[in-house]
Amino acid sequence: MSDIPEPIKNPEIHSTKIFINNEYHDSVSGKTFPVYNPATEEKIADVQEGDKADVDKAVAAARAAFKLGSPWRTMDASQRGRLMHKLADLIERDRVYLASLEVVDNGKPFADAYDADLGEVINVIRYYAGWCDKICGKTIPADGPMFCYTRHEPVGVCGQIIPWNYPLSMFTWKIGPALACGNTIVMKPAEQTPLSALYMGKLFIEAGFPPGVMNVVPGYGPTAGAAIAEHMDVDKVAFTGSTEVGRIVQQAAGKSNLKRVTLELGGKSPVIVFADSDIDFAVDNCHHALFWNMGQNCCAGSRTFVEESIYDEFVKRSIERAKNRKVGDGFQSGVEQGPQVNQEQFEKILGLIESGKQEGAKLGCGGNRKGEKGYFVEPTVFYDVKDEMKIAQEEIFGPVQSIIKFKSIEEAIDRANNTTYGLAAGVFTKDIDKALTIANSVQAGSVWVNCYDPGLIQAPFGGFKMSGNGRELGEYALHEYTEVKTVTIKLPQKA
Ligand SMILES: NC(=O)c1ccc[n+]([C@@H]2O[C@H](COP(=O)([O-])OP(=O)(O)OC[C@H]3O[C@@H](n4cnc5c(N)ncnc54)[C@H](O)[C@@H]3O)[C@@H](O)[C@H]2O)c1
Ligand SMILES: O=CC(=O)C[C@H](O)[C@H](O)CO
Repeated sequence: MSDIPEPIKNPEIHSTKIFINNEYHDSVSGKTFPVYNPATEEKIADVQEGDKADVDKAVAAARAAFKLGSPWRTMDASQRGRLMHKLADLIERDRVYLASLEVVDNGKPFADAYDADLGEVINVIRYYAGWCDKICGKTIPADGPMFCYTRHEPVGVCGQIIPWNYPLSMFTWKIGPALACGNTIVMKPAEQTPLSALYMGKLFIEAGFPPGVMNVVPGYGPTAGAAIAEHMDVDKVAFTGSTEVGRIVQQAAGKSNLKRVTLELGGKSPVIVFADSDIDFAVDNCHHALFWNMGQNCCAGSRTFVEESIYDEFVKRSIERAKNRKVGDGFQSGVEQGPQVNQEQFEKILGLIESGKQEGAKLGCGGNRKGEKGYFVEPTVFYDVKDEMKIAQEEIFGPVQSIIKFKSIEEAIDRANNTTYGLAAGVFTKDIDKALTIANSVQAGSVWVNCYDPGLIQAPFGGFKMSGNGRELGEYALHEYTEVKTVTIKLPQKA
């Protein structure tokens, strides 16, 4: 972890209004909604509540910015890259402020926000800045006297709906490829954590992006989010969040204008630990795989399968590690785990913990609320977990590790795949044959061997099955933000 500076413990809230056409606006309805600090349960600010009328305004601005002949459409791709690099420079300048805002809004530890989240944010924008003038079509040796080539054109107005677990990371996973390909954007941040996204509007102006290229409409899912998903003048929607809502977004796209859809949804990712692995290394990595980001991670390693010969020792060491996990206010130095994002998530997690107890899983540690104020949950470890238990079936999205025993590699593969999800998987072993057998057999968009979720922005990320459609990050994300056009020109003769 790089040197971590002092946070800003009471960051000034600069932006609570709707960002459209490089200006901040009140909502059309005049309504606002409160945002809360999950560590204190205190209100931070009232934010303008966007709904359909505000989405319509934002879409109109994005459409105008995307019009043929506009400053954005006539800009050199290399200039788009320079603007994105300038944006990254400004985020670097304001890195302490933005990380502090994430702590207040989301609750995560400042060190994680500053180092991991903001580090990824800056790297993702610079990565896609580099792609701007390297997005090429092909010339095609077609039959007959024809000159045939393809163009990779921007899709157009892109709606982007993001969750609260990594507010600014998810913001940049979305805008990076969209801007690199020349699209314009209507972004709806999560109602739990809109503040950093709204501040980004200020940086877009400062960086020099033309009006209407980037628009941010805070608001609720069934109103503002739904307005984006069903909008007849939005060409694509990218969504990250629950599988349940992902289904709704896809249906809305189908019922409206068949807009392109990419979905990054939930998971119940297995981590498989063989007896030949280094047990301390595996315990520590499996702890991180689950407890990182308060367990609020789409690809959290939430089913830990351990070979029976090392099971008891693995459980013992995992419980010890969880008991030593430092829980507290995200601004407190050394804290590893902050609060869950809100009351709803907090109660969902405690409810699933109760189900684990009721269904006969053994509780190794934790299992309760921590303290009296704030949405803090004790780091919790269950063992002797059975596949049919709710804690082994449902996405908990909290600091609850479920450790499951297995006997053979065939059994581990079958049980790991026995889920409607398919986002990620991990395997710990020194045996290359076992590692590759697992990697090639598990139904998951990402497989990590002797590591877990290293956060590689150059590689694609996305899910099999009900964990989503499409890929984010890496070169693959560019395919989701371009339309391929084939142009064919008749020649006097073949040459
Ligand atoms: N894949 C992920 O990274 C991720 C992120 C957040 C939540 N989740 C899962 O989802 C569960 C519920 O969390 P949540 O309620 O915050 O997620 P959610 O899916 O309801 O919200 C995610 C985003 O979708 C928007 N949204 C909600 N309803 C919508 C609709 N009808 N149309 C368009 N947009 C809509 C929300 O405003 C938010 O911006 C969590 O407990 C977790 O299991 C997964
Ligand atoms: O919602 C998406 C995620 O939670 C993905 C995480 O950002 C993961 O850490 C990517 O490496």
